[in-house]
Amino acid sequence: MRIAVPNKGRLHEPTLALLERAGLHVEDGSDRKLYADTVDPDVQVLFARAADIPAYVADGAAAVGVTGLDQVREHGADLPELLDLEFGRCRLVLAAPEDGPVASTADLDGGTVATEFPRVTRTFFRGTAVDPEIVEVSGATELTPHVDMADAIVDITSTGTTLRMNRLAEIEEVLASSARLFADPDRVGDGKVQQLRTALGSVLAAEGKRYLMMNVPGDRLSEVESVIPGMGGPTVMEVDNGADDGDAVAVHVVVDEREVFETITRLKEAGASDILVTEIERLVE
Ligand SMILES: Nc1ncnc2c1ncn2[C@@H]1O[C@H](COP(=O)(O)OP(=O)(O)OP(=O)(O)O)[C@@H](O)[C@H]1O
Ligand SMILES: O=P(O)(O)OC[C@H]1O[C@H](OP(=O)(O)OP(=O)(O)O)[C@H](O)[C@@H]1O
Ligand SMILES: [Mg+2]
Repeated sequence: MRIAVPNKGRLHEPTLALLERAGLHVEDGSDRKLYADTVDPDVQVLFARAADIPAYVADGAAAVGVTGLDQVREHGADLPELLDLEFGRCRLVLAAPEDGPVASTADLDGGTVATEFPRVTRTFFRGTAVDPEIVEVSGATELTPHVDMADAIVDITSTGTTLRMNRLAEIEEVLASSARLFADPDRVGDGKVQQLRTALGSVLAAEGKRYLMMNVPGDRLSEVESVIPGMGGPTVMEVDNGADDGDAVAVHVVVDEREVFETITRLKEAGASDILVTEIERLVE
């Protein structure tokens, strides 16, 4: 099975890091290589431009691919989405010069919009009452309104810094995007594809979770259980603690990292001791 992975840019490193954490180490994923093996002899990685990955997957050159939703929408293929990988979060927005005449989509009647995303932009305007001319550019889109090439742009923003630096103001959101795992429709049911989805999903599920382990005197167990916010019930195990408190138990539980601080205080009050907090590498649900 081949996985298409962005060869550079914003999505390259996070994708390799995710594969690594999922146990699918990529052998020498150096920038210049177009192709790499992984620790799994049945899985190879194909490095391609983020914008080209939908085509690789749609054409069957790769069974699955990681790229932004924006790129898949722009390509136009209806590729099944297996996972939202949650990195590469950004928005395609319609923006125009801050103090210029364009303050809403209505102001673009008979106007011009420059973008690297003509298909997404056309689809957006089909849902409005206006039909501006779309000019396709391949970069530096933010410059075009200042050199009379366009009245507005549709471009990627995340922190908003680039728009501000170019004195552009957002008018409307066109698409919210993030990196996704997409599949070739004909390969979606393959065992290997599903195995990859489970592996990557388990890394995402473990993110933001902590594993808590503690000792609890048997007679305080219900008190401790009542303050645990964990997913599912806790795991309770007998422990051999010597003769004097033979009814002590070990309690293990997965909690949301945001709840750890508060939970530890409450666990101690409820009688828990020797509380260990650890990260979780993967969580297969
Ligand atoms: N500022 C950003 N914040 C978060 N995600 C982003 C941002 N900019 C782009 N992305 C996401 O990363 C994808 C690839 O963009 P990136 O800028 O990394 O590639 P690129 O350098 O433009 O690619 P190429 O030069 O090969 O065309 C985008 O389609 C989008 O999904
Ligand atoms: O809202 P911001 O945080 O400023 O991010 C938005 C910018 O990020 C992307 O460019 P990138 O930095 O990837 O450079 P590129 O144009 O070389 O792709 C995008 O094309 C915007 O220009
Ligand atoms: Mg870019």
